[in-house]
Amino acid sequence: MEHPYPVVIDLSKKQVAVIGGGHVAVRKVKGLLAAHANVTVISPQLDAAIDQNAVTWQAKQFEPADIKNMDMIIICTSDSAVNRMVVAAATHFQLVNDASDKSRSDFYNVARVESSDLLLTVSTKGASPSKAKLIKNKLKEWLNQNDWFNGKES
Ligand SMILES: C[C@@]1(CC(=O)O)C2=NC(=C\c3[nH]c(c(CCC(=O)O)c3CC(=O)O)Cc3[nH]c(c(CC(=O)O)c3CCC(=O)O)/C=C3\N/C(=C\2)[C@@H](CCC(=O)O)[C@]3(C)CC(=O)O)/[C@H]1CCC(=O)O
Ligand SMILES: NC(=O)c1ccc[n+]([C@@H]2O[C@H](COP(=O)([O-])OP(=O)(O)OC[C@H]3O[C@@H](n4cnc5c(N)ncnc54)[C@H](O)[C@@H]3O)[C@@H](O)[C@H]2O)c1
Repeated sequence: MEHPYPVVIDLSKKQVAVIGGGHVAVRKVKGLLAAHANVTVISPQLDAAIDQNAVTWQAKQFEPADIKNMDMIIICTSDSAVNRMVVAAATHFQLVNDASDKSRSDFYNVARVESSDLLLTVSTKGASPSKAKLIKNKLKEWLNQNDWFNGKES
């Protein structure tokens, strides 16, 4: 992403669709629930690490009508044709993240360190998620060493 616009966003009144219920969905859903988003997972299978009581699970294959009323859409199925179909079904009023292809995403997720009064985020602008994770862990160490960081990391 050449010209990113960073924001901190309140999702508590937003409807978020996660398409696919596997390993990547586990991580994305965890972050969304921590943000109190209203999460609907559309996927024939749901990883056991996703709490079925905390999300609305539609146990089915994706169809375009599933995202009609969604504000944000996170695409993480293992089928690239399906991922492309979801992107094609979204309108420009919706914010889309295709976890399998950053060129099709309106936004990228960030690595974060959070305490009660601090939120630090790391983005490599899509270049290297593993580097973002490494820097996040270094930041966490530094915050701890300097007594800046007194709390929960998410
Ligand atoms: C920060 C974090 C937030 C989060 O996911 O919520 C995040 N990825 C994380 C983890 C992670 N990512 C990957 C693995 C598996 C590693 C392995 O096992 O191989 C792991 C697990 C791990 O490392 O532990 C692989 C991967 N990631 C992307 C692709 C596709 C591509 O590059 O196009 C592929 C290859 C897929 C493939 O083909 O296999 C894409 C994206 N990942 C991003 C964010 C966005 C850019 C972030 C930035 O700008 O820096 C972007 C562009 C889109 C997005 O997902 O929003 C989170 C940090 C964890 C933390 O915070 O601790
Ligand atoms: N952005 C990231 O952070 C990141 C990290 C790793 C991998 N990926 C990419 O994410 C994608 C998913 O990876 P994963 O490890 O979660 O795969 P996975 O196999 O664990 O999960 C795939 C999920 O997609 C569901 N699915 C399959 N067909 C579907 C359909 N038609 N409609 C709805 N759901 C359907 C399956 O039921 C399953 O729950 C891959 O394309 C991978 O390249 C992204």
